[in-house]
Amino acid sequence: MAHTRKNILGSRRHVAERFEGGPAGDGDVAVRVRGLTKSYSGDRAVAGIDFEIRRGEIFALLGPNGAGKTTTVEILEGYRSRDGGEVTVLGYDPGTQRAALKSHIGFVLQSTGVEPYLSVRETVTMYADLYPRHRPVDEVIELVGLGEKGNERVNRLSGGQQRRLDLAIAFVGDPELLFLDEPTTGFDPSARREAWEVVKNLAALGKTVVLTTHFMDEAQYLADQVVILAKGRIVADGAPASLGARDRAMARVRFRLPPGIAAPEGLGGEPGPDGFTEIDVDDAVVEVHDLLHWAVDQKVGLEGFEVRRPSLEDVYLRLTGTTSGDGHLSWTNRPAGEWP
Ligand SMILES: Nc1ncnc2c1ncn2[C@@H]1O[C@H](COP(=O)(O)OP(=O)(O)OP(=O)(O)O)[C@@H](O)[C@H]1O
Repeated sequence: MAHTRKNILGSRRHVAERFEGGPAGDGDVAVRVRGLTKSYSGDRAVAGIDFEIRRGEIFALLGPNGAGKTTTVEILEGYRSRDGGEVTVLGYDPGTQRAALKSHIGFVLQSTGVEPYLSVRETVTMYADLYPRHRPVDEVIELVGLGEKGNERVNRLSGGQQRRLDLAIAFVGDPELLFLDEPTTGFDPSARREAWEVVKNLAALGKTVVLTTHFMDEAQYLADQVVILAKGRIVADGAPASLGARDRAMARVRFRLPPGIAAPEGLGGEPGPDGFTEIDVDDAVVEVHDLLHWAVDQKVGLEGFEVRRPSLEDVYLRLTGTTSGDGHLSWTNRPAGEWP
């Protein structure tokens, strides 16, 4: 992104727009995008994308740096103009009806006006008072997991707690739709888990959540729908469990035999340099049964034995043509459902 607002939950200027009355009608659909395009100085950042987000859904937008996520989200928020296509958010066109839309959405932007010497409760109350109707302050503080910190001064909160306060501020006006940009970047593992529960709590209240993230486990855990963007185009759209047809991919069986022991005939697959044998199988139940039967029969150990299908990360790396953290080239250009 992130020319304007990197890591909004980690940032310190909050915008929680007023929520007055029910949202405008567009049936069950919270966000509808058709043929959206946006260029900067002639370079296509978003090259004609279509997707829908249902009300009450947690939607995750994934993609490598420069894929067009921020551009897309800021068009939805009404902060950037689009070149072409149709966009409705809660029934409004963010390009022309931003003032009406903003009373229904919540998000957090860079650099806040939060006063460091106020307590958590005072801060949330201050923002709540901006709204004619708002959620009860203590309920919101509890919802974001700061129930024990109501009287704590903001400058005494940890980074993770401050981000939860950001979320409380964005949420106290009771928006229908929340935009969360990389909500757990910089969190330690337990703070991430806690933040995920907060997001789940919001969704349980029927709120629509639009999330951008670089973490596959986050998308896997939270999202009902994932869209993967690469170079301004959608390369996958669906539930995390079935994205890129990974639920229908061949299973990969992996194990290492003791030195000098050869795999049973007909199993296929040679051990790699690390001694592990990897075999892709259509019918994992039958193949694994045969292998285990042989191993037990022959009293042969299968070190590190595992059976797995492509993870969301495997699919992501394949579809975006990016490399994994160790610099290993992913299985680019291979058909969906197939291992590298
Ligand atoms: N204001 C701008 N002016 C010029 N080019 C821009 C502007 N904003 C984005 N771009 C370009 O548009 C493309 C998409 O950028 P965008 O910020 O939408 O990607 P992103 O997916 O959010 O990336 P990241 O994961 O790094 O935040 C990039 O090539 C970027 O350099």
